[in-house]
Amino acid sequence: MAIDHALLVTPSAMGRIDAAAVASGVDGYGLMQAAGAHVAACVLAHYPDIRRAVVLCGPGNNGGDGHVAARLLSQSGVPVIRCGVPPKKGGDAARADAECDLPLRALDDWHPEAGDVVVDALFGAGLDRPAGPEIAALIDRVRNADTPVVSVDLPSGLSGRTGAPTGPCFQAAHTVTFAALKPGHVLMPGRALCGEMHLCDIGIPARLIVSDDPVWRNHEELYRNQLPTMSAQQHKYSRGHLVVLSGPLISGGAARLAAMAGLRAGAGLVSLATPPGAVMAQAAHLTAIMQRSIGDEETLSDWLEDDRLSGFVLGPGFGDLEKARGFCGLLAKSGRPVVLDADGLTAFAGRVDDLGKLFDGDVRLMVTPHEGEFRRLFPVLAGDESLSKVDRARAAAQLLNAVVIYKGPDTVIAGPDGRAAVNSDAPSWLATAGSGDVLAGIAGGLLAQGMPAFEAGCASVALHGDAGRRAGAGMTAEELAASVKSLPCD
Ligand SMILES: NC(=O)C1=CN([C@@H]2O[C@H](COP(=O)(O)OP(=O)(O)OC[C@H]3O[C@@H](n4cnc5c(N)ncnc54)[C@H](O)[C@@H]3O)[C@@H](O)[C@H]2O)[C@H](O)CC1
Ligand SMILES: [K+]
Repeated sequence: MAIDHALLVTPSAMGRIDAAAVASGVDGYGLMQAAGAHVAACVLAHYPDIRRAVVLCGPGNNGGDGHVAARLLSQSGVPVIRCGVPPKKGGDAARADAECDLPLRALDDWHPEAGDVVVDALFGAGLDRPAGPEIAALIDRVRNADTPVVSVDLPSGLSGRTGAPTGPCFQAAHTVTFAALKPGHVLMPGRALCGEMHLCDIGIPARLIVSDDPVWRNHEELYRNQLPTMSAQQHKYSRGHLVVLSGPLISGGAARLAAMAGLRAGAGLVSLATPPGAVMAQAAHLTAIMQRSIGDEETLSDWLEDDRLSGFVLGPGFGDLEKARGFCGLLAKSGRPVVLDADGLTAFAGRVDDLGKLFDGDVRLMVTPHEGEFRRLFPVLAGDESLSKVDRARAAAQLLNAVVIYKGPDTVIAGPDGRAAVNSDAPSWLATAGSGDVLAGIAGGLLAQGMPAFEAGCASVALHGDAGRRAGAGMTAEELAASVKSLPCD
C-alpha cells in the first residue's frame, strides 16, 4: 500500500480510521504487532551498539505497541527492561503485555546506564492532559542522562493535533508513527520534538486512510495543475501585469525585491507604483521592471482604469499606514487579486473587520503575516491556546475571505473554504530580512497570471523554499529574489 506522505490526519480521525480498519475485518492486534515491530526495527537500525532497551509503557494502546516492541527486541537478543503501568484489562494492550514475559517494573525503577535507549510508549494519540509529576520526573531523568529516545507514534506529552506540548514532553531522536502523519508531526515545536520521523505501513488499507478534515503537507500535487505555464504563442501581456506599490525613498528596496520575484515567477510585465519623490532613486535600480509615478489615490484610481493590470502587492516597505488603507480600498474595488504584506497588514491592526469587508465574493485577497503580524491582526485567535496554527490560519481566512499564508518554519496556507496545507521543508536561512518581500512578490506574480488564490499560496511558498535552497545558506534577499525559478514551460 502506498502510504500518502502528504496527508495529515488528526489523532481523533486516526482513531476512527483504526476502528474502521478493525470493523472491516483487519485484526486490531495485528496492527499493534506491526506497530511494535516497526518500533523494534527502528531501534535496531539506528542503535546497533545498544546495550539495553528501556521500554516505558503507558496504560493504553501506545503502551501496547511498547509491550510488542519489548518482546521483539528481547527475542532479537537485546537486553530489555519494561517500566510502566499495567494496561487496561481485556484489550489488545493487555494481550501484548501478557505475551511479553519480561517483568513490568515501576516507572521510577530505571537507573540510567551507558548504552541505554529509551522506547517511549507512554502516551500517543490518547494524550488528553498534561503529564503528571511522575512522568515529568521521568522525562527529566531521561533528558539529564542524555539517553536517546525513540517515541512510539508521538513523543509523550506532545499533542498530535496542535504540535504543542501539553506540559512536560520527551525530546525524541526518532518518532515512529503509523498509517498517516498527524499535524503535530509537522507543526512546530512538535516537528522538532519528534526528531527523525518514520511513517510506517501497519496494514491499514489505503482506502480507509481518509479524513473528513484533510490538511496536507504542502506538495506539488496541490497546485501543479493550476501553475501558469509559458508557451510559445504567449506574449508578455498574456502573462499578466503585476504592480508592486513602492514605499518612499528610504524603503524602496523592499518593493524592488517583490517586483523582481514577481517577474521571475513568470509575470509578463511588472511595474512599481512609486511616490513621485522616489521615482528617480528607483529608476537608478530598475531595468526590466517599469515604473509609474503614483502619489495619491487619484493617480492610482486613474491607473486602475487600465484592466491589463492584473495583480497587486501592497505593503513591502510601504510606510504610510493611512495611505496603505486608502490604496487597499481602491485595489479591493478594482476586483483584482491583491497580496497584502508587511505595512499593508500593520495598517489594519485593530481594524481587521474593516479589511474583512473589502474583499467579498471571489477569493482574491492573499495576506502573508509572520507570527508578530498575525498576533497584531488576530489577537484573540493568537491567544487561544486550544487552537493549532492550522485552526488559526483557517479562522483568519474565513474572517477575511482570503488565502492566509501564516509564515514560519511551519508555514500554513489556508483558504476560506477550509483547505489547508503545512509547509514543512523550507530552509531555515529563509528567515532573513527581505525574504518576506520575495514571497509576497512570488505570490503576486502567480496571482497576476490568473492562478487561483489557494493554489497560488501553496505554490508561492514552495517556489520560495526552492529559491532559498538554490541561493544557499548565508544568502541575501537579493540573491533569493534572483534565485526564484521561472515556472515550468509547456
Ligand atoms: N492505527 C493506528 O494509529 C494505531 C495506533 N495504535 C497505538 O494506539 C495509540 C492510541 O492508543 P490509546 O489507548 O487511544 O491512547 P494512548 O495509549 O495514547 O493513551 C492511553 C490513555 O492514557 C490516558 N492519558 C492520556 N493522557 C494522559 C496523561 N497526561 N497522564 C496520564 N494518563 C493519560 C488516557 O486515558 C488514554 O486513553 C496510538 O498512539 C498508537 O501508538 C495501535 O497500537 C496500532 C494502530
Ligand atoms: K509515545
